[in-house]
Amino acid sequence: MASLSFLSSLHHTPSSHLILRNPKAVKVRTFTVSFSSIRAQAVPALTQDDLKKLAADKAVDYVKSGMVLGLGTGSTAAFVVDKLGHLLKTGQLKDIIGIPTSKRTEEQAKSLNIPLTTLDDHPVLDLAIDGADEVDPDLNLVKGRGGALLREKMVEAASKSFVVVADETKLVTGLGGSKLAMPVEVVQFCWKFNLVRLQDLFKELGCEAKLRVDAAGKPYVTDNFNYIVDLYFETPIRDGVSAGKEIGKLEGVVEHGLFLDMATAVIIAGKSGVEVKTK
Ligand SMILES: O=C[C@H](O)[C@H](O)[C@H](O)COP(=O)(O)O
Repeated sequence: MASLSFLSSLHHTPSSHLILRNPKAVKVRTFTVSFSSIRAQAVPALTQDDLKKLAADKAVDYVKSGMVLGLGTGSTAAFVVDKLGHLLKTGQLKDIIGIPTSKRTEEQAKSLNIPLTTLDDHPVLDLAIDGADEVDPDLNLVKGRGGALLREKMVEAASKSFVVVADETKLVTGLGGSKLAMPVEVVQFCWKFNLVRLQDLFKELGCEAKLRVDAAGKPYVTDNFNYIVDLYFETPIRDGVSAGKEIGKLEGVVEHGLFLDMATAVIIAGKSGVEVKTK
């Protein structure tokens, strides 16, 4: 059983930093066995927000001065952005420039004086840090319950490393296994047509498709002026790659919330500690 400080020192070795930046290196280095399976000391009586913050704090260890950073969206990613703002303000980090994955995150980053840029100006990022709605044993994800999936996928796919921060409630044995939404962003035009097609696509998994609505019962509109169809599965998705391909073939579908083979590392905070999972 390793202590949090030991875990922290591991992350700060040059080799572990290298590994994080190069997923292929993770597979060839035996040292990652212990890196990925270390559990920290027990942390009693923590709330879910405490756990999210623990994961966020650990993820920020990977940020170095001068990086171009993807700034995620959601309650867990918000803790990361807060911490970055603090580290910049206190001079512990310098010359960071962020690419926000939503208007919400953009506002938060601006309020913390985090310098921002765009994918147009910085098409390659050093590191993106974001939350997730589901994490499977192979570090595949469901994302987008906060509606930011399109920008998140664009930013995170353009990043050399993608670190996910989550509490242990996000762990599933198969994607869709939480029985909560797997979001699909669709154009507004004839959204029902695509809702029916999406539901039909996963008929065998007992899929129910619903248009996402806001608190007033009106269709939820994304930052990109699209709608979201949420898919609810009775049975988890067996083959995420095929599912993603089939969804992607539907005209009028803009993006889906399956983030497959994208995460470099997943930091999971649970009641028994913080765990860093790498492939
Ligand atoms: O669209 C939202 C994002 O994908 C979030 O990262 C995801 O929903 C997780 O959010 P939270 O950290 O609030 O659970």
